[in-house]
Amino acid sequence: MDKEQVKTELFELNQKLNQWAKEYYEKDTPTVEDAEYDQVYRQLVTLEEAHPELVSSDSITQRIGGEVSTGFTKVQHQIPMMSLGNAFNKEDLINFDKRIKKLTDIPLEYMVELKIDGLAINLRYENGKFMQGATRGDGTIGEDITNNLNTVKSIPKKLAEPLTIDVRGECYMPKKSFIALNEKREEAGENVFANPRNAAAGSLRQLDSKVTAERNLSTFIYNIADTDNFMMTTQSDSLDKLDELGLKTNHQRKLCASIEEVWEYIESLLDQRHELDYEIDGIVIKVNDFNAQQEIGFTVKAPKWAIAYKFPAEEAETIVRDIEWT
Ligand SMILES: NC(=O)c1c(N)nc(OC2CCCC2)nc1O[C@@H]1CCC[C@@H]1O
Repeated sequence: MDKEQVKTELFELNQKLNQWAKEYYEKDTPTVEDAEYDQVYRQLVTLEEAHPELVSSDSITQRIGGEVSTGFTKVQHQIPMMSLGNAFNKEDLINFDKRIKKLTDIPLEYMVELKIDGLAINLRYENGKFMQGATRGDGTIGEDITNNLNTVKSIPKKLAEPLTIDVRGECYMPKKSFIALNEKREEAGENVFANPRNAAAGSLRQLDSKVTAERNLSTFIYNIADTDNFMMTTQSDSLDKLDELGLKTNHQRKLCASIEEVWEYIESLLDQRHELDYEIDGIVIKVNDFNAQQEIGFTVKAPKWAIAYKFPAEEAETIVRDIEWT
């Protein structure tokens, strides 16, 4: 790049980061994940290091106290919080079933769970006491949002047993709370949230947890991270254990003996989802047996023993989601 191009690039990166920081701070309607913000920020720092003579004094990197922190300290997840591969129709699920049957001889059962459309979190308990809550972030590094999660009523301060355990789940905003919040914001002339997921994310990113406390967030816990330390052998037992410990799990779940049965269950859920008081964006299908999970293994980002069936986007939903409401 010649000098002019570098200057243009520096200007554009600054524009983007300032816009995102503005959405994040002033309107708590972030439109990008922090991981993306941090990545673009690093891009700007790298370009400025290569062209120090072109760094302008009002660059976002020149702010007092260095980089525009996201206000939360970083947390390294002991065990990465993985993502899920997607399936969009019955054929994808049948291919998933065929694929993994080549990787293990253990007879397969599937644990089928609703895919809650919220913000993935990790809760750390030490000797049964809630010690730390964090966002998923990029799967390895998340943000410490303990103070905000402390205001969420469905997260117990103490477990029924004095366990040291990391559990994962989804923090979400019930539909009724989302509608009420947007009505309030509209009356106050503030931006409305595009969907409950953004509302939950914005509520958990509050630097003032008194604001989070008013947002009526809730959780569904779906995973014990360090299952080896516990006598769990299946996902089904894990979910029952989470219930026993006092953590809120989603009871709309079913153990299926075949991918055919999984598909029948999915079809039965397709219409029910509009009655639920929380948004789901699909169904998560997991191999139930933990030994089979280990044999089937993982890709870099996602387990090979799980898949998310994504609902076909409905016309109305698509239009709503496409509107840039922020
Ligand atoms: N959103 C969900 O309801 C959900 C679920 N019910 N179960 C899992 O299982 C994890 C464990 C192994 C890989 C995914 N993940 C879920 O959501 C995750 C959070 C981040 C990516 C997926 O959306």
